[in-house]
Amino acid sequence: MKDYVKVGNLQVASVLFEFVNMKALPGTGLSNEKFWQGFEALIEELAPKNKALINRRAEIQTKLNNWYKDHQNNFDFEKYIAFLQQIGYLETEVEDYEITTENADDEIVLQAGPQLVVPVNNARYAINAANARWGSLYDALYGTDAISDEDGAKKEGKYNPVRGGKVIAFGKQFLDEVIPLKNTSHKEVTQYSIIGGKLTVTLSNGKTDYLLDDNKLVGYHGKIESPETLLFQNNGLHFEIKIDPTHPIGASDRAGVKDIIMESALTTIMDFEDSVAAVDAEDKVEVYSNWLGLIKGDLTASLQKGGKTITRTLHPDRSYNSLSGDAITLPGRSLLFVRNVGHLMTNNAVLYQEGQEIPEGIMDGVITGLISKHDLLGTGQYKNSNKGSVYIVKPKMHGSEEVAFANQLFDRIEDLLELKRNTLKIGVMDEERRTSLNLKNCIYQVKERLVFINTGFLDRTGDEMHTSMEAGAMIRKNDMKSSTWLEAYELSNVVVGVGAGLPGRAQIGKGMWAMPDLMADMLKQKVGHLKAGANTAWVPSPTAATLHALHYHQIDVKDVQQKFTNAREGLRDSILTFPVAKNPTWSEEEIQQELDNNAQGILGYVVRWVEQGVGCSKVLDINNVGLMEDRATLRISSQHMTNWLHHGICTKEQLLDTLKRMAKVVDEQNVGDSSYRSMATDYDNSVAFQAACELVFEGRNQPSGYTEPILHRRRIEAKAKQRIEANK
Ligand SMILES: CC(=O)SCCNC(=O)CCNC(=O)[C@H](O)C(C)(C)COP(=O)(O)OP(=O)(O)OC[C@H]1O[C@@H](n2cnc3c(N)ncnc32)[C@H](O)[C@@H]1OP(=O)(O)O
Ligand SMILES: O=CC(=O)O
Ligand SMILES: [Mg+2]
Repeated sequence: MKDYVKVGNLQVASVLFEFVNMKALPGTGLSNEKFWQGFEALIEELAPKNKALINRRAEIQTKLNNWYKDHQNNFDFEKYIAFLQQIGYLETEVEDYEITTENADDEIVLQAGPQLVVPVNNARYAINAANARWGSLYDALYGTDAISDEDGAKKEGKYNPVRGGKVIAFGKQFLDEVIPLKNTSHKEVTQYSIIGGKLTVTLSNGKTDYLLDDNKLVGYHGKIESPETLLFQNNGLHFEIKIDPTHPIGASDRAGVKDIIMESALTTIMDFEDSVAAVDAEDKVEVYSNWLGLIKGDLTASLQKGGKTITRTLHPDRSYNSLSGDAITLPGRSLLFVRNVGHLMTNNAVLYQEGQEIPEGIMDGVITGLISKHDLLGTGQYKNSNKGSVYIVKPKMHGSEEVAFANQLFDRIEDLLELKRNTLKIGVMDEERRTSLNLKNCIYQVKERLVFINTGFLDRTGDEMHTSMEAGAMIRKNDMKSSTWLEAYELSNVVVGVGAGLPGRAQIGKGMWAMPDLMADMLKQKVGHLKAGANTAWVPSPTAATLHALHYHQIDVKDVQQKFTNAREGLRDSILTFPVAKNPTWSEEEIQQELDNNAQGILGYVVRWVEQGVGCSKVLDINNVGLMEDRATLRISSQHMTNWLHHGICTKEQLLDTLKRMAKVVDEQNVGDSSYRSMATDYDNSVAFQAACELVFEGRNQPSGYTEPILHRRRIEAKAKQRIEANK
């Protein structure tokens, strides 16, 4: 039983009550009494509306299920459209308009670059992410498969000079592409100097050369004739050449270059949602505390590096001299967003009206907003927003009525926290089918506070499967990536975003690179996001941010976005083309492969979520590729298995056998983890194994196919079980 404090008609878990009163509220100018009274009024007004929206989702899904069942043998696309319009799934579109968001930071409105996402509960990673505004290109190349192992270039020993040579050659090639010299290559440079306000390079043949575009050099650090740092800007993104002939790498370079430091994660999303396992008041306080520490600038993490304990802290801003001798300061940290949870879940951290749990999304909005007020008042060590805005990403909204609700919630939070209207900015995840189809209406509802739309294609794929569960057996998971609906959805998102005036006011973002170790592939493929009109795209790690930043130097997204017209011909119908396999001819082997892969991913992720509270993991697929797994990828895998079972592609026994067999594989993969709890030793009593089974066998009954209801319940169960065991 939780320890609660009665505050008005609310019951607030003591741990949260104390955190809010002692840590979050002091310094915000708000009294405890007024805050809790206002919070209660907000809950009384909005919780019932929230509930009604969730009920509406269920009603719509039931109607869809019935329609698909009734039209198995006489499907007619025109009738399908008419039906979707009649049930309000397809909305009547608003007239053309443009968003009017004001006071968004430069990272959003002027610059284009990578967006990093990080589970906020992991302080070590979260601080690292905030600091990932700048990253070493040489480290990112040396440490990943972006540089191949061929020709003696393996990562061997302390430093392999052959590999190092390849890294340096890559770096020089980058310089030749983005800051070319007039007559020669950066490979020929023996010294960089600034003479008469211009970069002047000395070459190996003793001659001098200059930049083709002198304006790309914007600052330096150190002596002007032999700078330690040269600061450049290209397509609005910065990078530094670091020069130090006494450094082991600098010594091996004729110009003494020891590194190229890239401006990398312009923005970072501190995630409270799909990469986090926060199921009760204690967990919620942990995530809120980290957000407070990030906003106040005092979050630290101790870690072991090279046999030493180090304390990780937030980086300060960076200073340079401009070419005219003035001081220049650039941000040392990423501009931080928070991703709140969506409208679905409730949490027992606060109870209202006879012990009902309050909607977790409302709680997140109020408390992350409250904490962010410290940034607006400047009570912390650093500033996050220079424009006085707070950035909240809202996931998993279905259609414009839910976006309108988020807008109303933000209005109420602003009133409660005494913030100017539209201080709270919103990032809308375009990751549910009803939102993709009605995106123009969705954006309209938040047109004064919108700072991004982003194609969360992972959740979107899960929603695609669940929505059309009754329509038939889904195509294989990997084939989804090139399916008609997905390509149309990605294109439509950009076209609608450009049409609604986002360029210059808000980001048009694309989804996560979910293969954190495949950086060579990312370098080849993720440039496609820019070519498709996105001015930001998600990366899973700081290293990926540094490498993805290269793409924004290759392509100026502003030019790409200008080429988009408002033509949406055929896109709606393509989005509505559900990915059902017509007359599938999969062999038994292919079916089993698909099941094995999904089962391994589900189990590998769920076991750490449920037993250890780890919300995001790198889990091997059956080809031994480490994949980023979170609740959205779990939604896909579990819904896929559910769908194949429902349509008789496999049997229940086969699924259970598969899950049991793959549990052994996952157990084996985790032998090195002393806190790991095996599943295969006792399937019936493994909470994780049972959770995985439930996700698959009860998948059709899960709201929108979401995994959070089962994960939360099972995590609470596992925690209780572990407490009992610990007390024995
Ligand atoms: C569909 C969606 O919603 S996507 C959004 C949700 N997903 C995410 O947020 C993914 C975030 N990424 C991660 O959590 C991690 O990168 C994982 C779980 C995928 C892989 O983690 P690991 O297996 O620990 O990665 P790996 O061992 O390769 O790297 C660890 C190092 O990279 C750093 N790192 C890895 N990911 C991140 C990150 N997202 N932010 C900051 N640092 C990170 C760690 O701090 C660590 O460095 P350190 O030792 O100096 O502290
Ligand atoms: O949140 C991101 C997604 O792809 O889902
Ligand atoms: Mg998502």
